[in-house]
Amino acid sequence: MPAPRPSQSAEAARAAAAQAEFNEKKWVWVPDDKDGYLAGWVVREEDDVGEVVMAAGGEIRKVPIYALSKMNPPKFDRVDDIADLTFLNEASVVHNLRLRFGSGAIYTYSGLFLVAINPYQSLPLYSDAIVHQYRNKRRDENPPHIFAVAERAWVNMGEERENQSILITGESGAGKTESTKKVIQYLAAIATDAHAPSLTPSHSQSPSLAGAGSFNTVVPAVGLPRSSSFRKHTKGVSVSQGSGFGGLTSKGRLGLLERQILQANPILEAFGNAQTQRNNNSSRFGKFIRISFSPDGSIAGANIDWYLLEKSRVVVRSEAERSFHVFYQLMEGGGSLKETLLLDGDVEDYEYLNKSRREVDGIDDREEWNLLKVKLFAVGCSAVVDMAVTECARHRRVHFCRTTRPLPRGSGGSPHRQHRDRVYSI
Ligand SMILES: Nc1ncnc2c1ncn2[C@@H]1O[C@H](COP(=O)(O)OP(=O)(O)OP(=O)(O)O)[C@@H](O)[C@H]1O
Repeated sequence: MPAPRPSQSAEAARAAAAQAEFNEKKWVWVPDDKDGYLAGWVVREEDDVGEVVMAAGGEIRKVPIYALSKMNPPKFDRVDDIADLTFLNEASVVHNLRLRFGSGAIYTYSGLFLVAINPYQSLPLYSDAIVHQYRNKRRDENPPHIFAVAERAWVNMGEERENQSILITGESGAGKTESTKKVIQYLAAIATDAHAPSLTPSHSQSPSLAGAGSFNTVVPAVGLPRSSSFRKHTKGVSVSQGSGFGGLTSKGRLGLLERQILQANPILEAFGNAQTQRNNNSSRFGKFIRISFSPDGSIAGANIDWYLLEKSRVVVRSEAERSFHVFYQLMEGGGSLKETLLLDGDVEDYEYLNKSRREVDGIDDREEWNLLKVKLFAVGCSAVVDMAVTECARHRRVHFCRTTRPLPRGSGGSPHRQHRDRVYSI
């Protein structure tokens, strides 16, 4: 066995010293109004009250024993999976998440779940290279990441022959929309890569096809060993959450359908998102996205359903918030469409808009309007964009499919399946 490098031995010595110091005392987490939990060690216990020396400053506090949480040894610091902690209590979980976040690790596993902490800044975690890093890898071969979750769904789809679902949940502003975008980004990237020989999963067993999600995404079975049943049926992965897609890492390789899926989100966001006190781009509706994959691994189609749109926002909301983005975008950049819709003046002239915040930091409504029109072109509203905008506002579904021939009426399936002509009703 090779001798350890100096840095390795220094690290080992530091770990040993930390462990020795830890062993000398009875370490606990003490609840603190300002910092959540603070480290300390118990020097005396009497009548269910512990006397604790605070590690920072040496102050002595008397705390009920039930309020103290056992601390994990330092070797558990920054552990990838919270479930590995010896003492699984709230204080230890928060400590671990805090340590990891401080070193740039926003993702942490908790058993089968992935915890994501919103960094509120752009981090270099979603490039093509990172997609590649997670492709065909087991969960334990890489640091925790949303891509690993998407990869797992893809692999399960193949191995279990079942549709897969990814549920993304959290309070407003937690990052659900962004996480959803990352899942779509990953699935779109590996789906379009599906024809590449390198995509054959190194760890697949006897696959089949799968897909599914609550943000429903149907994933293809490409590159996976297939059973006959797999060849016959398209399955998928779905993801459920509350919103959007972002840019793709490898736009140049994406097919039309993949791009349409990614570009649908800004459209939905224009009509269903608004600025709130917690989030400048808050999704005011839930979304169920289903992506279907063909046996060759390409995306066969996608379907987005929305639900629970906060319609009341149109007429009433806090004065510190706005109505849906599209109203402000239309008033800023609508041009001739405003005349068509018999609108004139600006936000100030409309009762439903002037009792709200007008502008949002970082959002240029005119520019967003122009982008919205581009996106509408991209998803196929190509004839008369302005009319399409009006149309989009009237309907409630987005449906894309690669098939260009409409299905015969009465051929079964939902009404949406009878309109498989590359578009969308939004
Ligand atoms: N992974 C991330 N990297 C960088 N910034 C992020 C990330 N996740 C979230 N953010 C930032 O936080 C903001 C709010 O996130 P997001 O809109 O995804 O929250 P949400 O949970 O969907 O909120 P709501 O329920 O109100 O729609 C984003 O606009 C973005 O600026």
